[in-house]
Amino acid sequence: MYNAEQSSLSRSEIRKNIRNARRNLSNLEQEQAAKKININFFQHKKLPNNARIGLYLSNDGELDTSILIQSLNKKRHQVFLPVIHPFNGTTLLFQRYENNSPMTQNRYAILEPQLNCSHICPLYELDYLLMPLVAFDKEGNRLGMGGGYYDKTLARYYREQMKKPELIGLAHDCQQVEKLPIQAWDVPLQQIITPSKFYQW
Ligand SMILES: Nc1nc2c(c(=O)[nH]1)N(C=O)[C@@H](CNc1ccc(C(=O)N[C@@H](CCC(=O)O)C(=O)O)cc1)CN2
Ligand SMILES: Nc1ncnc2c1ncn2[C@@H]1O[C@H](COP(=O)(O)OP(=O)(O)OP(=O)(O)O)[C@@H](O)[C@H]1O
Repeated sequence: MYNAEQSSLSRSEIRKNIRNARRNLSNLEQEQAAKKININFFQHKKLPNNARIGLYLSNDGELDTSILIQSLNKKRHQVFLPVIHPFNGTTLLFQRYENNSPMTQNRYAILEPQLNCSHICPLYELDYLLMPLVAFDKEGNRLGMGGGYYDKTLARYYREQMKKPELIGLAHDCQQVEKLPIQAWDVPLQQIITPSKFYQW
């Protein structure tokens, strides 16, 4: 766990430190983490047939989701990836992703499916949303990349206490901190899966 005096660090300092830590993981560590998260996920989550799962394509040292995505596809579940909303530019849409989906780079050079409205799934029709994060704490609070995309996308979900999707964070173990300084709009996670642990609140 990150050791410095977390409570005295600002959100942006924590973001910088943990982004560095995860970028410094070796290729081998990333590969092993990707395999372990795949095993850990199916050990703890019993999915209904043809489940709909929001995921992400890894960037900036994030936990590599490629093996998990392949497994989900093989098991005939449906994977959806975030697309930055073309009009408001501040929230995310979730679009179906298959092996042959046409992709394009978003403004952060992260690959996302080329917008096709007929392949978009409304948030509340996803069964699970597996979210990227920069840091998480012992209470399930999440710190992201700082764009506020997930928080804004989930604001209504949180306000109206929707039952779906289940919010699950994916992270390396080194992304855990003691306590995050939280903001009013932060949507806490219900579960976090790391290569070695399963947390639930
Ligand atoms: N893999 C992945 N996809 C995702 C997210 C994510 O966290 N991870 N997002 C989660 O929200 C959204 C994109 N959010 C992002 C926000 C900031 C930066 C980023 O790299 N910022 C740079 C400065 C970029 C610039 O302005 O040119 C930086 O802080 O260094 C990247 C993605 C949607 N897709
Ligand atoms: N529900 C919301 N309504 C309005 N503004 C919001 C909301 N959620 C977040 N924001 C704005 O987004 C900005 C970034 O928020 P924050 O630092 O919490 O992002 P993050 O959780 O790290 O990023 P992300 O969710 O993209 O991974 C904040 O400055 C805040 O003003």
